[in-house]
Amino acid sequence: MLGPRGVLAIAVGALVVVGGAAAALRTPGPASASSFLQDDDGRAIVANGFNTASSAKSARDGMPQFTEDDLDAEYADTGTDFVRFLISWRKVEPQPGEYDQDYLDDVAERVGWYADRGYHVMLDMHQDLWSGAITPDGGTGNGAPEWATHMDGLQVQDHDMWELYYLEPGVIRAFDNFWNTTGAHPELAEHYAKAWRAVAERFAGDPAVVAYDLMNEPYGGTLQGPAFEAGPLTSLYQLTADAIRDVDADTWVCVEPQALGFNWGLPTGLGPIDDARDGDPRIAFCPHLYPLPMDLGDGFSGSSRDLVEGTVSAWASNTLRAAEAMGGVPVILGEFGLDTTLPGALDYVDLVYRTADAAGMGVVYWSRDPGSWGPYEPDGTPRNLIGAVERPYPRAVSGPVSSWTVQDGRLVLHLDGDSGEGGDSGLVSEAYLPADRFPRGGVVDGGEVVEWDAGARVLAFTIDPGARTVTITPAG
Ligand SMILES: CN(C)c1ccc(C(=O)NC[C@H]2N[C@H](CO)[C@@H](O)[C@@H]2O)cc1
Repeated sequence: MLGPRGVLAIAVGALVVVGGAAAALRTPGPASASSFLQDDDGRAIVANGFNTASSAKSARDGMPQFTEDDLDAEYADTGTDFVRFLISWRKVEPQPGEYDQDYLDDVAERVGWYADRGYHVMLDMHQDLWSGAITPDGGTGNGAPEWATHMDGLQVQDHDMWELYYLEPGVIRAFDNFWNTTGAHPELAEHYAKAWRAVAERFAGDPAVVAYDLMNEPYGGTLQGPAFEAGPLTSLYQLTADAIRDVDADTWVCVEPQALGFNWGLPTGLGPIDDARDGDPRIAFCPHLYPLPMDLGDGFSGSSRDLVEGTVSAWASNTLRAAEAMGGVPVILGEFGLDTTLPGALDYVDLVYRTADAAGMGVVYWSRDPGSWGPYEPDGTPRNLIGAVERPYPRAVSGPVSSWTVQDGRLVLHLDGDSGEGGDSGLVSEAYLPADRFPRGGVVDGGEVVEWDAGARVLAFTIDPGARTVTITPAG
C-alpha cells in the first residue's frame, strides 16, 4: 500500500514527465553548458567527486569524520578531482559578528589535504531544516547558529521522516524570519553575507578553493516557488556575492535553486546574479537531483524506472535552461545519490553520470559518508558504488570543450569551435583513465600524448588545432 510519500512520488513523477514532454515541444533548450570553472591556467575544470561529509553536520568541531588516508583511498579507488566540502554558519559565526578563525584553520587543514593531491575544493555552507536549534536535542537540523534561529515559540513536533520537519510551524517560522518574510529580522541576511565574507577573506587566493556554494538546498518557508526564488533567494545571493567580491575577486560563486521541486525535476524561478568582479562573471549553477519516484520502493526498476528516467531528462533540460538564462554559467550537479542496495541502483548512477557528461556538467555524489549510500562500508570495505564512480573523464581541458561521452570503451571529448588556442599555446589537457579499462594508458586521435602517469592514471595530451573531437582509446 502506497504511503503519502509514494502517492506524492507518483503525482510529481507524472507531472514532471508530462511537463518535460510539453517542454520538449518548446524550442529545444541548450544541449550542454556554455562554460566551465577554470584553473589558474585557464583550463576547463571538470568536477568529479564526493560531498564530504554529512558527518560534519552534527560534529562539535564541525569537521567530517574523514582523514588524509581516507582521501588517499578515495583517489586510489575512484580517481576523483573535486570535493564539495561541508562547512556551517554555526561554526563560522558562533556569536553575532564573531568569526571563529580556529574553525577556519581546521577547514584550511582539510583544504590542504586536497590541494596536496591536485583536488579542487568547493566550500558548501550547508543547512538542512535551518539549524540544530529546531529541536532540543540538536540532532535533527543543522547549519544556522542558535542566535539566528527564531521560531517565536512555535512548535516543532517529532517525525520519523526528517523531511516532514519542514512542515512544522517552528521550522517554517525560522525560515520566514531569516528571509524576513515576517519583517522582524532584516539583520539576519546581512549576517549571513558577512559570514561568507569572513570565509572568502580566509580562502581568497587559495588555488585549491575554486568555488563557494552559498546555501545548501534553500527553503522558503511560507514563500515557495518563483515568489521565493526570484524574491528573497535571489536577493540573498546577490547580497552575499557582493560581500564575497569585497575580498575575493576570483573564486566562483555557486547558487542553488530551491530544493523543493527542482530536485524532483520541476523548473526554477531563480533570477540572474550580477558579478561585481572585473572580467568575465564567475557565477555557477549548482542544483541537486533526487527523483521522487525513486522512493516508491522499486528503486530504479519496474514502474518507477520510466518515471525516474523522465525526471532525469526533465531535470537536465531545466538545469541547462536555467544556466543559459543566468548568462551561460557553468553547471555542477552538487548532489545526487541513493541507497545503492536498491534494485537498479548502479544503472541509475550510470544514467546520471552519462547525462551529466553529455551536458558538460560536473558531478558531486552524495555522499562520502560510509554506509548504504556511500563508496565504503563503515569498516572501509569498498562498496558497489566504487565501480560506478570510477570512470574515464577529462579532468582539465585546454580548449573549447562542450561535453564528453564514454562509448565503446573510449573517452570522446566534444569541442565547440576552434581548439587552436589549446594546441598553439601548448597547454596540456588531462584525462583520468581507470586502470582496468586503460591498463597501459591511451592513444589520442585529435591530439598528441604528452605523458601517461601510470601511478595517478592521468593521461596528459595536447589537442590538435581545429579539432572538433578528441578520442582516447586504450593503448595496446
Ligand atoms: C521539503 N524539503 C524542503 C525538502 C525535502 C527533501 C529534500 C531532500 O531529500 N534533499 C536531498 C538530500 N540533500 C540533503 C543534504 O543536502 C540530504 O540530507 C538529502 O538526502 C530536501 C528538501
